[in-house]
Amino acid sequence: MKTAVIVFPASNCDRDAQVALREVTGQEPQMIWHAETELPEGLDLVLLPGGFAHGDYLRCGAIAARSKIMEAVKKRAEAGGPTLGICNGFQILCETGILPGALMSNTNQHFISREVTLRVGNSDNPFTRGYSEGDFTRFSVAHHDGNYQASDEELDRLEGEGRVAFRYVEPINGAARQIAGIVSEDRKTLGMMPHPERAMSEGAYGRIFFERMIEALAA
Ligand SMILES: NC(=O)CC[C@H](N)C(=O)O
Repeated sequence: MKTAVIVFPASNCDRDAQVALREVTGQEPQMIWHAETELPEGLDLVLLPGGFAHGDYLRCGAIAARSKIMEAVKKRAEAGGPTLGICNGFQILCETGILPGALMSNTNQHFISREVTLRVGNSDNPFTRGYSEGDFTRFSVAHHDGNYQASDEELDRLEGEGRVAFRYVEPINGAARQIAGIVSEDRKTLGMMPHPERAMSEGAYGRIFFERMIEALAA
């Protein structure tokens, strides 16, 4: 299993993602600096980690979305290459247009850092295939801009096409329809605000997510 983590200036969950992928795949992920122009051939997963890329200036993920490596990430994602964006990575995926919608400021205008309970919306994708729809899990969130918004038409489409991967069980940040994670139209890209890579001890919810995702991607 060949994986890569993209590193931006002020990414801060890149090491956690690296350790998570190393532990579940048994192979060293490649760490790729944002100024690179090409991705290695044959990657099974590209992970955009959490953090504050470029200091969250303009909007979270807006500058990172215009970095050189994102052209290659977008091309690969649009060709169906599995891609996972966590937190700031989700914001970058939306800013790049790989996923629809936008992550706005939390409605309470505070940084929210705590564990939340989530419900698996759909499992018709490699990221949540190991779950049944409606399953509960718990991950940490740590964000100021986790309030997912899209037009009513887009939200209806996401729900109608079974592309909501995770929902918060209670409102935490104002996200429309309590959406915490969505997949792309081809279901090969997942963007999610919660951080599974922060809970990787044996049997922890985050480790279960990574193990199931890698198993589905390897199948
Ligand atoms: N943990 C993160 O990735 C933070 C994301 C983003 N910078 C925010 O505060 O919303």
